[in-house]
Formats: sequence, structure tokens, C-alpha cells
Amino acid sequence: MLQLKDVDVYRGDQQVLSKVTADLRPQQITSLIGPNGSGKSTLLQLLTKALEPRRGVITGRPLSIALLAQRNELHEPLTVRELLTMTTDVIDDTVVALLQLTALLETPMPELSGGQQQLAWLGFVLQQQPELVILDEPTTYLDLQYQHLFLETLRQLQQQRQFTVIMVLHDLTQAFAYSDQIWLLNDHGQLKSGAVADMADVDQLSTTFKTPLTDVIVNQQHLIVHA
Ligand SMILES: Nc1ncnc2c1ncn2[C@@H]1O[C@H](COP(=O)(O)OP(=O)(O)OP(=O)(O)O)[C@@H](O)[C@H]1O
Repeated sequence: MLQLKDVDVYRGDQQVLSKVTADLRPQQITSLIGPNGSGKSTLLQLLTKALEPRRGVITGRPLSIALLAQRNELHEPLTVRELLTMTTDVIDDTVVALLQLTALLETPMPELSGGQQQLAWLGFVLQQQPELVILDEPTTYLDLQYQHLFLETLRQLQQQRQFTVIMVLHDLTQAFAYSDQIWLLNDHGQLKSGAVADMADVDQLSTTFKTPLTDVIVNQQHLIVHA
């Protein structure tokens, strides 16, 4: 699928990404992590072609890409059903049930909680059956219960339907728990990537985030916490 080779990106005179080379693994979940301002959103913009690199090449962009932001706006107070059928006539009952939206289909979106709205937006994205789903900090405004519901449901549906996901997450424990691959950007815009097990390197993470971190393993899961 998508490959980046020696990609340099500038914003004006400022170099944001430097010689980024990576391979987005198909049918897997990749989390893109890195400190504030390291260029995560910029990298996502490259994937959707909203930005072009100054140097380097990007190949293998899939035809169907769906993007979900931290917050998503509607210009009309659509119901959940209207949102889900905006781009396709058929409601996917499995998706709706897993997202706990079945009883909310006739409810106007503004009457849902923030967490329910974000699940409805995930439903909107998945209804389109995209090959690649790009999520930019999708759980930022959700409480813990909804963060887990969102990521669990995404994981479950991704395993059933085998689409590819790349998402920016700030919570390192969640990134390691819900992903197959990690892309780690440092504040020089350099990227390291690898499987979760290989990237759970606290020295590398502590250096990149400029804060001491430690890795506690509970039930074979990496909890990356402040040392
Ligand atoms: N539209 C823009 N015009 C000019 N510079 C920009 C623009 N968007 C981002 N930048 C700059 O590019 C750099 C990378 O920003 P980007 O938003 O990609 O980082 P990020 O890792 O997503 O940050 P955060 O974690 O804070 O969301 C920053 O120095 C930022 O100021």
C-alpha cells in the first residue's frame, strides 16, 4: 500500500518532515505518535494529498480514503440515520450495533453526547467502506469510557473487515494497545517505524518525548507511563 520514500516537507522556510521513509502496512492499525509540533498532522495531510512533499516520493495511495478529525461539524441537525446514509443508502446493522447507535438512529446529532457523536462519525466513515481510514486524534475530546469504546470498536471492526488504519494518538498506552505498527516522529521531523513489540523502547520514547518514561507490562500489554 502506501509508501513514502525520502520525503521532505516544508511549511514556508521551516522544514517539518525530514527524509521520511515508511511503508504503511495494509490491513493493520498504525498509530502515529510524537511530541507536539513534530509534524503528525502534516504527515497525515501528505497521505490525503492535501500537501505535496518538496522532495521524495509517495506511492500506492489507495483510491478510497476516509478521514475523521478530532471534532466534526454538521451544517444541519441531521439525525444519526441521516448522517449514516449520507453517502450510501444501506445502513450497516453490524457497525451500528457495535457502535451502540441502534437506539439512537432517529436522534438528531446535536442531542447526542460528544462521545456518542464521535461514534456516529466513525459509523459515517465506516459506512463508506474505505480502504484506508485516517484518524487525527479521534479520542481527544472523549472521556475514558468513550475512548476505550471508540478504540475497541475500531479494532474489532478493523479485524472483521480488514481495512487499513493510521491514527494520531497522544496516549502512548492506547497507541501500543490498539495498534499493530507504530510510527514515531521526533521534533526534527524524522520518523522511525516498526511493529509494536519493536517500538516499545522506553529509551527511544523518553528521548523523543523529552521526558522519562517507563514501560509496565500488564496482561502482555505495554503501559507506557511517566517514570
Ligand atoms: N498551516 C500551516 N502553516 C504553516 N505552518 C504550519 C501549518 N500547520 C502546521 N504548521 C507547522 O508545522 C509544524 C508541524 O505541525 P503539525 O501540526 O503537523 O504537528 P503535530 O505533530 O500534528 O502537532 P500537535 O501534536 O501539536 O497537533 C509546526 O511547527 C507547525 O507550527
